[in-house]
Amino acid sequence: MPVVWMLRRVASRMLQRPACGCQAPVLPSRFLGTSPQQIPADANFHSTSFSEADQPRVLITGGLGQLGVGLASFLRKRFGKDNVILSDIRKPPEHVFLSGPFIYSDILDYKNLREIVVNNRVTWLFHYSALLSAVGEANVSLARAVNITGLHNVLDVAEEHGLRLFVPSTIGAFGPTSPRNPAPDLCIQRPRTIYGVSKVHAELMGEYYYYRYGLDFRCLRYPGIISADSQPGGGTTDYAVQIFHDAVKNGRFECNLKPSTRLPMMYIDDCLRATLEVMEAPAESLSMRTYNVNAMSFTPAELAQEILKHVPEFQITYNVDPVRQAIADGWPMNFDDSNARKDWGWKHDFDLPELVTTMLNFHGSESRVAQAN
Ligand SMILES: NC(=O)C1=CN([C@@H]2O[C@H](COP(=O)(O)OP(=O)(O)OC[C@H]3O[C@@H](n4cnc5c(N)ncnc54)[C@H](O)[C@@H]3O)[C@@H](O)[C@H]2O)C=CC1
Ligand SMILES: CC(=O)[C@H](N)C(=O)O
Repeated sequence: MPVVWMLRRVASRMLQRPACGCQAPVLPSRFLGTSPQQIPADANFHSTSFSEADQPRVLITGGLGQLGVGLASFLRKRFGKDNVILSDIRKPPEHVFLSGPFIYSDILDYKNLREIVVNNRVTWLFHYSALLSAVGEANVSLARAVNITGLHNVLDVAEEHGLRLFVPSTIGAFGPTSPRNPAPDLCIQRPRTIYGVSKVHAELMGEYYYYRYGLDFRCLRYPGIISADSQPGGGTTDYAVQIFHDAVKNGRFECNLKPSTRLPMMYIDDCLRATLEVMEAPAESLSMRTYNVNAMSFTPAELAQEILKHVPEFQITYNVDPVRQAIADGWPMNFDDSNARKDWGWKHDFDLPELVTTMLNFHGSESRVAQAN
């Protein structure tokens, strides 16, 4: 263990805990953060109405990707605009910059991360920075740094400052030797992408910090997420987002996966709601710290069939990308999320028909606006 790292931890523990071994002073929870030891056993965040001062102070890392901007806007409705800080290493577009607090944060820079957490009195951290499956295979060393070293920084900051930490995992954390139809929460996980390996590592490290240090780590394994107003960042499930843009714009789409490739998927509204629900769930309702969540499961051919019901001239062709196809062939076809449904009441709203109607409506109205201008 590097000496500097050990000294940092010892110093931080001395600052946080009384040296005499006596009981920690009782302070309001906003001064203490919200780690499990500090939350009363009967705390119920569903029924709690927060006063302005007691709202969580939220930081989102990697917030300018497909999911982060939507998450910020969703959380700001719940906790107030100024209580949710979006961060990334990229420059935000103007509408994002003007919509609420934005800050530069490189998760590979531990000191920068700690400074942000301290200066902004952050209590909840949503760690979204990552390189996804396809871009990860194209740049393994960067994916290893961002997805593994970056995660270590986030875990340490979260533990040292008593944060509640959400880290998303993925269907990509499973591999060809996992049960694939459906994949349960607990089974063999031998992924063959750097993305998958780093996400299994994140699940295990987060759970280790939970058991070892009491870190309030919460993790959902997302399926492929489909969003209308944000672009995917280089994954294997990206086709299921792009198909809607192309169907409305050109009436045709070239798919990079085979027509029969079945994968679990979810509309972004369900994904963001699941994320907030698991973060607000009372600790005692969580029998695990890493849950599968699912909504639907379909193939490119089935998705095209559903789009055809609305866009009769739509045509799909196939030009298979061997890298993405090999990845998809090792991922679950379906996801067993019965534990999430049982423990904290997870229930999705969007199935395939609602997804297609919503996505086409969004893109249809966008293109009508563009034509009118
Ligand atoms: N979009 C999806 O379908 C799914 C996403 N997830 C997970 O959800 C999270 C968010 O996903 P997306 O928004 O789709 O990812 P994305 O690839 O669209 O965005 C990731 C963001 O991380 C940022 N980033 C890269 N290096 C960084 C660094 N050193 N410091 C700070 N930020 C850095 C990038 O600039 C980018 O904005 C990821 O952890 C991903 O693994 C999991 C399953 C499905
Ligand atoms: C399912 C994911 O994690 C992501 N969308 C990807 O395809 O890499």
